[in-house]
Amino acid sequence: MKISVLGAGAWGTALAVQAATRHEVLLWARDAQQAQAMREQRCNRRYLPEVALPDALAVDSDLLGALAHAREGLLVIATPMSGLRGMLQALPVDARALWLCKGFEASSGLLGHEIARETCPQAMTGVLSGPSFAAEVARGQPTALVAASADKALCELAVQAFHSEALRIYTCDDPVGVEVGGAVKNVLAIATGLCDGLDLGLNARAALITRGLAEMTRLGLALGAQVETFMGLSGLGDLVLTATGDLSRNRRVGLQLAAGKTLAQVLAELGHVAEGVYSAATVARRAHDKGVEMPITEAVVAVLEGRLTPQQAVWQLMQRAPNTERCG
Ligand SMILES: NC(=O)C1=CN([C@@H]2O[C@H](COP(=O)(O)OP(=O)(O)OC[C@H]3O[C@@H](n4cnc5c(N)ncnc54)[C@H](OP(=O)(O)O)[C@@H]3O)[C@@H](O)[C@H]2O)C=CC1
Ligand SMILES: O=C(CO)COP(=O)(O)O
Repeated sequence: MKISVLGAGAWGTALAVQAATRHEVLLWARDAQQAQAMREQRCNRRYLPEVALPDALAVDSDLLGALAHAREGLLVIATPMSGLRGMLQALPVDARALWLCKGFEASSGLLGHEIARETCPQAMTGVLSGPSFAAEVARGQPTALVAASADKALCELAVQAFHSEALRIYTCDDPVGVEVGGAVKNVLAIATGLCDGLDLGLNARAALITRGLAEMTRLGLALGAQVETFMGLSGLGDLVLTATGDLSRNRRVGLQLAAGKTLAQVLAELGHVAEGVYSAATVARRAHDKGVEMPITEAVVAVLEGRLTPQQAVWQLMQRAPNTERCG
C-alpha cells in the first residue's frame, strides 16, 4: 500500500519507520531543510534521534507530491492538533485519512472528527490512538492501538497499513470516545506529573488516575461517546501510560511545574508538543457547557494559567465536599 505520513515529528516518524518495512511510505516534513537533513543523515535528529530511517522510507517537503503519492492509499496526519485543520483542508475530496493527534483544537474547541465534518465531509476519515510512546514503536516494541471511524472500511485500511508482529491495531466505531480519551488523558498526565513532582505518594497518584478516568468518561458520555470506549486502549490504556510513564511530555510538564519552573521555561526546554497544555482550558469549557463536573481538569487549568500554585491546587481538590463515588 502507498502511505503518506504528513508531519515529521516523533510520532509521525516512528509510525513511518514501522510501516516502511511493509509498504511504500513517504514521510512529509513542512520544513525543506529538515527533510533534506533527514534524507542525508537517515535520521530525524530533531524529533527522534535514536532511530535510523530505513532506506525504503522516502522523505520530502512537497505537500502536493505527498498527497499524490497516497492518492489510492492512506494519508496519515501526524501534526499536532494545531495543524490538523490545515491538513484536512488540503486533502483531495475523496481522500482516506487518519489523524494521530490527540486534543481539542484550541481556537475552535473542536475535536478532530468535528473539524473533519466542517472541512472535508466527503473524505473517509478517522483517528488512530492508544498507548504508544513514539520511541518504543520505532524500536519495534509491542504496542496496541485503536483505529476509530464511522467508516468501517477506513478502520480496515488502518489494520492493513499498520497491523504487524509488533503493532496490534484494534478497530472501533466510536471516534468520539477515542478522541475524548486521547485529549483528556493529556490533561490528566499533567495532573499526575504535578502530583508526583510534589511527592504526594502512590495513593494520591492512583486516586488521580481513577477520578480522572471518571472525569474523562463523564465528558465523553455528554459528547455522545460509548461508555466501554473509556475502558479501552484510548481511554484507560493511554491514561495509565501517559500518567505514569516518564517518556510522556505532558507528565513532564507537570513534574517540571511542581519543581517550580514557569510554564514558559518548561515548554522551551521540552522541544516537543505537549497537547494537554493547549487542550486543558477547552476541556474545561466544553465540560462546563455540558454541565459536567471536572475538578481535576479545572485544577490543571488554574495551575497552567498561574491562578493557583500546584500546592494550592492540591489543597483545593482535597477540600471538596464528600461525595458518592460515580465512575461516569
Ligand atoms: N510522540 C508520541 O509518542 C505520540 C504523539 N501523539 C500525538 O501526535 C501528535 C504529534 O506529536 P509528535 O509527533 O510527538 O510531536 P512533535 O513535537 O515531536 O513534532 C511535531 C511535528 O509537527 C510539525 N508541525 C507542527 N505544526 C505543524 C503544522 N501546522 N503543519 C504541519 N506540521 C506541523 C512539526 O514541524 P516543525 O518542526 O516544522 O515545527 C514537527 O515535525 C500530537 O497531537 C501528539 O499528542 C500521539 C501518540 C504518541
Ligand atoms: O500520547 C502519547 C502516548 O500514547 C504521548 O504522550 P505525550 O504527548 O504526553 O508524550
